[in-house]
Amino acid sequence: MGEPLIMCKELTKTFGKTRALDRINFSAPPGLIILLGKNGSGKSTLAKIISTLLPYDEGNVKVKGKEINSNKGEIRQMISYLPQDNIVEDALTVQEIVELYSRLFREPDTKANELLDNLGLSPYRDTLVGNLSGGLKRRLSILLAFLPDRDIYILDEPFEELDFWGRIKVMELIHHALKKGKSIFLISHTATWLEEIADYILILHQGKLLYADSPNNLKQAFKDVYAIEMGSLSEIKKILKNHHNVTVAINERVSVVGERHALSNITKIKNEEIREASISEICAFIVNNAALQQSNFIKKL
Ligand SMILES: Nc1ncnc2c1ncn2[C@@H]1O[C@H](COP(=O)(O)OP(=O)(O)OP(=O)(O)O)[C@@H](O)[C@H]1O
Repeated sequence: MGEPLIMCKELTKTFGKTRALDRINFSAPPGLIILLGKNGSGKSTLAKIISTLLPYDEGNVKVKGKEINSNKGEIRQMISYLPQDNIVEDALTVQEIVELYSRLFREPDTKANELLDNLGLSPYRDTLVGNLSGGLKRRLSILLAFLPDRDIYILDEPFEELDFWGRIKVMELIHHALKKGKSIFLISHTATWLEEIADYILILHQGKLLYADSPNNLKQAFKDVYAIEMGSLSEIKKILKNHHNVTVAINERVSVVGERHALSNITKIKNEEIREASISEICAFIVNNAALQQSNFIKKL
């Protein structure tokens, strides 16, 4: 691997008694990096630290070889950050806020117009931001994140609140940025269909890094993990109650995930319906295993 894009060494961050990040170590290459994990696992905290928006307690973080604390100005010029919460400028129209940000980032109006079109926001140019729907506000925040020309786009849950068409449009923006040689650090707790083309996958759980490697290595390391589509929620709940070594993943479809022998043990499941697990399904499996080990450990105490 060449120079890592983002490197964290023993990174630790606490909020009072909460250890939001606990000795995180990874070296992510340029390209598409996807950070997965349940609610509260520390994803946003990690994104804010890398974006220089939040100080950390211990360890070391480098972006493109530069230690972030002593190079904040330079790092900020490399990164555009989409926060989880929408940018709120309720008293401005869409056109006004886009013009304002274009001036700020010294980007031509043509770029803003293109993004307005791409994200389906052109018809709302004269609408006050405060009057936009949640999904349209999210689209506008995404537009503003993609407006500056940066090397790295850190996107915290860009797909939240978006309808199917909005998701497709954002995925197109991500593809386009990657094609131009930009890097994307994507945070998600839902499947995005982008995992399969990622260059690096990070899985956080309760502030600890459970996995950090390429999707290929992840698939190889967990080649015994399979999945099966399940139609009914009551059936899934029954399975989860009786089989702790399987879990559920919600993608385009809802599936039950576990090692092949565990799935075969579930009555009503036909072997021929079991298929190899996707990246996000493997992620669900890894997180479930970590939680299981934790609960076994607590039971033993
Ligand atoms: N400013 C803060 N003050 C106190 N605790 C915080 C603060 N920010 C985050 N935390 C705590 O740190 C932990 C990690 O939070 P974080 O927002 O990074 O999780 P996340 O993985 O992004 O979650 P989600 O998927 O819900 O957005 C949580 O326990 C959270 O309550």
